[in-house]
Formats: sequence, C-alpha cells, structure tokens
Amino acid sequence: MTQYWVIIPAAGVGKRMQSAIPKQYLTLNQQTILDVTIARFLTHPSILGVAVGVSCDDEYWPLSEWATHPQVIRYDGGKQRADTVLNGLQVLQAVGIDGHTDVLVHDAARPLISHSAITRIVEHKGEFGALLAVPSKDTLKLANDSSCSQGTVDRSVIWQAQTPQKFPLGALLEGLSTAMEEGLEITDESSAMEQLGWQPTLVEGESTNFKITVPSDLLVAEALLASKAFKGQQESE
Ligand SMILES: Nc1ccn([C@@H]2O[C@H](COP(=O)(O)OP(=O)(O)OP(=O)(O)O)[C@@H](O)[C@H]2O)c(=O)n1
Ligand SMILES: C[C@](O)(CO)[C@H](O)COP(=O)(O)O
Repeated sequence: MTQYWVIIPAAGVGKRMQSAIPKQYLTLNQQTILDVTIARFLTHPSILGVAVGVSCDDEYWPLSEWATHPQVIRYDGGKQRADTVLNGLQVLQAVGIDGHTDVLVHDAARPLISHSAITRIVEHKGEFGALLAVPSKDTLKLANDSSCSQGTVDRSVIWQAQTPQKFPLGALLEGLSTAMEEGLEITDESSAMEQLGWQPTLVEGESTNFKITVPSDLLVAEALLASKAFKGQQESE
C-alpha cells in the first residue's frame, strides 16, 4: 500500500477566531484542535508521517501529545500559509522524499476530517493532482463594497475547496515558488498549480470537514464531537 506524508500548516494566529491563543491550540473534548487533526491522519493506514509547521516562537507545540512522536516532524512555518507549506515541502525534500512522490497538505484547523475522505483523496489516481471540495449548496451572490447584491452566480460550477490537497512534491514546490515569486496571492495549493496549467480533480469532500475559523465554528465542532451519531461514524471507519 502506498503511504503518504502530510504537511499540516499550523503556524497561523487565528485572527478571525478572536481568541487569546492561536486557534489550533483551542480544545475540543480536552484535546487541542491540532492534536485532533494529527491523530486523524496518524491513525489512517495510508499515512506515513506528518510534518507540522508551527510559528518559530510557538510555545504551545512542546505540550502536544505528538511533540516527540517518531512519525512527526516539527518545522518553522512562515508569514503566510503558502510560506508554511513551502517550508514543509523543503523539509520533506531534505529528508529524502522524491520529487515525484505525492504529498498531502491539510489545514490544522480542519480536525473533523474523516478516514473515508482521507481514503478518497489518497486513492484518487490522476496526473494533475486532487483536492477535497464540496459543491456549493447555497445561492451565491456577487456583492459590491456596500455589501449589496450585484447579481447571482451560477452555483452549478462553484465548489468550495477543502483540504487535503494532493500533488507531487517537486511540482508543488515549483508551483508555489513560481506563484509567490510572481506576487500572486495563493490561498491554497491547487491555485498555485492552476497557474502551471494543471487541472486538479475535485474529489468529494464533506460538510463536516469545515475549517474552524470563527467562534461559531468551534461550537459546531464541539456539538458534532459530542454527538453519538458522529462519533459512531468516525469510530466505524
Ligand atoms: N502563516 C500561516 C497562516 C496560516 N497557517 C495555517 O493555515 C491553516 C488555514 O489558515 P486560516 O484558517 O486562515 O488560519 P489563520 O491564518 O490562523 O486564521 P486567520 O486568517 O483568522 O488569522 C491554519 O491551520 C493555519 O494555522 C499557517 O500554517 N501559516
Ligand atoms: C486551503 C483552504 O482551506 C482551502 O479552502 C483555504 O484557502 C485556507 O484559507 P485561509 O484564509 O488560509 O484560511
């Protein structure tokens, strides 16, 4: 069975969460969001290890239950998420991962990823990479600067990108480096690869794989983890 390394960008400050500490260190059922995310991957049979990018002055990481685990590499993140991902790619290259080897990138702030979704992305075979994504369920509006609707977007062609996103290590290094050198604002790996003309496959994600971004997201995540139905679904995987 092919096994994969996962880069987990966890060097953000969580401004939108408005919390006293970086949101990846807030707790869900007595575990930090970051530790929950790492556990989801290291308990999946297709995952070889994780490289966790944290802020260079992060004082919380040493308290992680994974801080000394042999399958976990801690490295310094960067100013933007793309910098943190790029640093992680360079770390994996430095430890000998071949440039043709696919790697996954998954936000630390998406702790409720299911094993079945991880399986879908690792089992996807295609030459242009892949990412989890969900088709828009709502009607979408174009807004002007005064938050007034300027029209409605055809939602049949709109998908919301999630993570993991999967690309060959060398190609992703090239895509991210090129896009950043050109000053493009890169908010996910697939947007960098699209600049190289890649057309990554959108693999079915799940609404429970949402990114914990604002305070209400934490309430939803806690409610899901407390629900027997969700727990049963995760344990039955
Ligand atoms: N310089 C950065 C910025 C973000 N991230 C990570 O990228 C993921 C998604 O980013 P986001 O949800 O935007 O996290 P923050 O940047 O922390 O949030 P905010 O934009 O509200 O500050 C998070 O796991 C975050 O820790 C990172 O590794 N390095
Ligand atoms: C990578 C991502 O989660 C895909 O939707 C998203 O782009 C991250 O954006 P953020 O502003 O860094 O949270």
